[in-house]
Amino acid sequence: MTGFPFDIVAFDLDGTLLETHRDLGTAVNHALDIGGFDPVPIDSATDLIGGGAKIMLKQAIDMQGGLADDEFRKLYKEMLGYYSRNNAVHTRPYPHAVETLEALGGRGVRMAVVTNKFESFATDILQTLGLASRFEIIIGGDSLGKGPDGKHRAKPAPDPIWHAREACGGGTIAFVGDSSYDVKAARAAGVPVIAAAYGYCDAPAAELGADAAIDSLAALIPALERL
Ligand SMILES: O=C(O)COP(=O)(O)O
Ligand SMILES: [Mg+2]
Repeated sequence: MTGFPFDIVAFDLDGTLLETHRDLGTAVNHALDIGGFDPVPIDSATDLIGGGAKIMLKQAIDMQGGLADDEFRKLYKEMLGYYSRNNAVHTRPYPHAVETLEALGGRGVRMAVVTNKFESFATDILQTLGLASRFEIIIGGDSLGKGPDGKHRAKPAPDPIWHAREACGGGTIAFVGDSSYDVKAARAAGVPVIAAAYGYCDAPAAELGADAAIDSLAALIPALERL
């Protein structure tokens, strides 16, 4: 018993706990530059985030006419290499993220990260920001390998949320995320979900189909208590 309606809270990372778009956008632009493409304005990088780095770069290149697979792969590698060296330059926790994690931890709630980023990037960034130890587990888009359909078992599939629940010792779980990938994954997993309206939402937060939406992480605990 935690005295809180949920034993476990799992968080998406980009656009939910961390503002990551400047470093992601800079990595995309690094690859676009090598490929002779125009850069994307850093602030519009927010529109590309949600499905992981590959989809991000693909969208940016497709907007400029697209590229053959082998050429794309080279640029994708460049982007990943750059991001691995520069992933926490401008990346910061959102306002109230740290206090909220502390408050949940103080109530005995166990926490997990379920992101579509590569696990190594997510862990690296959270370590740099001094937050990694708050989580029982950090699950990335590549953590669970591929399913029978050959696709990574990543959001919008339910598997990473189920895995997070298990790794946190089981119990009631709620999910918090900013995109349709998050809401779909939570729905498929059969767990309640809160939309982070301040994040990189790929649709208006109210239309994502979440159980509630919050404008700031300061509103998260009351929103979870009202679910
Ligand atoms: O980097 C992305 O595109 C997705 O990352 P997220 O799942 O943490 O939002
Ligand atoms: Mg996100």
